[in-house]
Amino acid sequence: MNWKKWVHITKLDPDRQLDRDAIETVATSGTDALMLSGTLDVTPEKLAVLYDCVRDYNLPIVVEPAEPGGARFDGMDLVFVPSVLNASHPRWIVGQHQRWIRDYPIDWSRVVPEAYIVLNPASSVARVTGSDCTLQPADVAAYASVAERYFRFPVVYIEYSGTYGDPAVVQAVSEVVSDARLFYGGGINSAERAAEMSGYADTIIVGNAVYEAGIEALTATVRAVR
Ligand SMILES: CC(C)=CCC/C(C)=C/CC/C(C)=C/CC/C(C)=C/COP(=O)(O)OP(=O)(O)O
Ligand SMILES: O=P(O)(O)OC[C@@H](O)CO
Ligand SMILES: [Mg+2]
Repeated sequence: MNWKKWVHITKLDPDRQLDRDAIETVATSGTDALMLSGTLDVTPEKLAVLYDCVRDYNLPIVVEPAEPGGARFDGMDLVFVPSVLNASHPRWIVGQHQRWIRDYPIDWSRVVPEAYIVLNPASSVARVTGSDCTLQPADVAAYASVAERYFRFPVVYIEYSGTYGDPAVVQAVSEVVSDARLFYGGGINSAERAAEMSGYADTIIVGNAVYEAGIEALTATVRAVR
C-alpha cells in the first residue's frame, strides 16, 4: 500500500449519512483513498455500517480513530493515528496511545502515525483536544519540525477541519518539511482551493464538502490535483 503517493484523500464521517449514489460517485471520482474518520459519536457499529457501504469499491480504505476503541484493523488497508501536538493535554499526544498499546492488539505493519496541528478553534477536534489555535505561521512550522526532525513522524497534518485555512501557514510548513508527507485538510470545497493548498501540501483531504457542497464539488477537487 503506497500511501506516500496519494495526493487526494476523501474523508467520510461514520456519524453522517451519504446515499449510495453519492458513495458511488466518491469511490469512482479518482480520489486516492477513503478515510473513515470523525471526532464525535463514532461508534464501532456506525463505522461498520459505513465500511460495508464502501468495501466493494476497488479503492484503499483506511480508518482514522478518535479514540483507542475506534482503531479497527479488520478490513482496513491502513490505520492512521493522530497525535495532536498543539493539544492542551498530553492524553491527545501520547496518553491515549499508551492505553491503546496496553489494552488492544495492534498490527504495526498497518499503522501510520500522524502529527496533527489543529488550527480551527470551531472544529470538534479543536474543542475535544483543547488545541492552541492562536499559533502564528512560524509557531506552526516549528511544531512541524518537532514532528519530522525530533519525533520522526511520517505525516505532518495541518488541520483546519470545517474552515478554509491560511495558505501562509501551509506554505511556512511546506518550507521546513521535507521527509514527512505534508497533509492539509480544512474547507476545501472547490477546484481553486484544492489547487491552492496542493501547491504546498503533498496530500489534500476533503471531508465536509462531500456532505455540504454537493458531490460535484468533491469531483472538482479531484480534477484540480490530478
Ligand atoms: C490512540 C488512538 C488509536 C486513537 C486516539 C487518537 C487521537 C489522540 C485523536 C485525537 C484527535 C481526534 C479526535 C481525531 C479524530 C479524527 C479527526 C481529526 C476528525 C476531524 O474532526 P471533524 O469530526 O471533521 O471535526 P468536525 O466534526 O468539527 O467537522
Ligand atoms: O471536513 P473538511 O473541512 O474538508 O476537513 C477535512 C479533514 O481535514 C477533517 O479532518
Ligand atoms: Mg465530524
